[in-house]
Amino acid sequence: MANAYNQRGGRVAVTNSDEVVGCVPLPYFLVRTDFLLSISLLQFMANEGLVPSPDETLKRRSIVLRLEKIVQDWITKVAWQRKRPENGISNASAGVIIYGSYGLGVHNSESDIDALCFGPFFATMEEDFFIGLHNVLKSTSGVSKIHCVKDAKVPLMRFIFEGIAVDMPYARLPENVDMLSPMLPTSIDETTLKILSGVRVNKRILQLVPHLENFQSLLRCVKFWAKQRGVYGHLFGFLGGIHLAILSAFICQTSPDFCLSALVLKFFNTFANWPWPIPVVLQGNTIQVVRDVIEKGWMPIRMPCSPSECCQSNVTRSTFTRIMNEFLRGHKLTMGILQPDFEWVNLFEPYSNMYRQLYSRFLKIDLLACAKDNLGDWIGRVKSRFPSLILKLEEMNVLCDPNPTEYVDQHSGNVDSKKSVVFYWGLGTDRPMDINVTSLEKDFRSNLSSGYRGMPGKMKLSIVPASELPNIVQLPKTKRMEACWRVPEHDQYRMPNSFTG
Ligand SMILES: Nc1ncnc2c1ncn2[C@@H]1O[C@H](COP(=O)(O)OP(=O)(O)OP(=O)(O)O)[C@@H](O)[C@H]1O
Ligand SMILES: [Mg+2]
Ligand SMILES: [Mg+2]
Repeated sequence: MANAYNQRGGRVAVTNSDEVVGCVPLPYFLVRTDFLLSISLLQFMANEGLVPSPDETLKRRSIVLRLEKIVQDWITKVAWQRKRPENGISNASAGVIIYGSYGLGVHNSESDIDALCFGPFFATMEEDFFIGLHNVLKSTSGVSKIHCVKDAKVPLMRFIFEGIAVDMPYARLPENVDMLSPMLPTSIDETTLKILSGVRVNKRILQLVPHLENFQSLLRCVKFWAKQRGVYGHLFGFLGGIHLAILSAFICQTSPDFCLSALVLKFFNTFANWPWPIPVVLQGNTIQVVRDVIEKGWMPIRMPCSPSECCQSNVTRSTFTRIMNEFLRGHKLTMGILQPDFEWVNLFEPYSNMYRQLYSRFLKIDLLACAKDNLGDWIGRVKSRFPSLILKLEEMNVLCDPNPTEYVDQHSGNVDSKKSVVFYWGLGTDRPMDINVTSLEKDFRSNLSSGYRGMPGKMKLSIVPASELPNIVQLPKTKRMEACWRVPEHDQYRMPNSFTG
């Protein structure tokens, strides 16, 4: 039984390595766990506020309808400005396609809306989208904090619309294009293909999963688990929504007749025993699994459409170890699913409850934005470079636990979380005092400033004992966000999309 991962990211004890890829067969009595357990899990998720209310659903729909109208009006104006022939103006069409967690139907009230804007070739990204549409949105009532993220793999506009964060990339498309076609890569350029990849992956996942509702419930459940256990967040080297979506789809495909509780059990069983770095590939993918293919990266997860690349990943030795130990914990707990004392709440116990007891020393990352940086660009910038800080520590032979929890130092008098944020990362080393923090900080600082055009703020690194960690206040369910602490994935606006950052 594989039951632990050591600090080097290697398995301590492994058997079952010759089993079918990624799965130890479940004992028969566990294959179809109780239907009632599935109901109690659904109830638990509803109680946690993971399922959006009808009002929230209506609000999102109305935002999308408003966006549709805005981009349609915009493209008509662009066609006119570009002196298109008269019928070209009336026929000019643009629209939005929803993808990401909202497109998969697994969002909650804290999720952003990922909305691809598509338009004809004559509407350019640089001028018409980033200037023209930007100005339109800026003057739209309900839209605030709009900014352009141009230098990303998927360039986009990011804004708040009626209180909900929106990520909007733009793609210029030929007319009547079939976005799912395997031939698409031959008919459009590479950048557009990257921009379309989110939409294509979502659509393919929805086609491939045998039972949509089970898939959605499983994904909601594992996203919540990953957030609670501190292993959600691509920028921190952990798993993002897309990774968990493909892992969940894989489980649903391999066990099409399982009920929800059995799927959860299978999820942990499978990925706690997965022979990484063999990639996880959905059945029906354009490229079939080749067992011996060793992909680059610690935890490769292949996207289910052509070109069949792996999802971009920041998983490192440190975070691989953390994720694997969480898979193993989940596996151990869910194996007891039929025990009378089994309770779902234990699976989701917040990791932050015991974080300070796990390490003797922490890397403290103090961030302070300058007064004029109202959009929180500086803090977003630093977070987008966290993967390089984790790697730098690893080069120094230090494994770390990059806890995504953000602390706002209430004693500093600055409780504006856009201006001042502190992170504490557990350090897995016996000799934390040997870490050369000055050189670490210098290297990280030069990484931060290279190519940054925004207003730089302050960044300070130090090593502190556990006693310096602020007390975490566990908030009541109805009031999750408060100035004293929070988990940044919920603050979608400020965090540059991991994929785009
Ligand atoms: N690392 C990545 N590799 C490939 N595609 C990615 C990656 N990160 C994001 N994307 C694409 O962008 C989409 C939106 O990403 P986003 O960060 O909003 O996460 P999400 O899955 O919507 O979850 P959340 O509910 O946290 O917003 C994803 O569904 C995916 O298609
Ligand atoms: Mg999203
Ligand atoms: Mg997003």
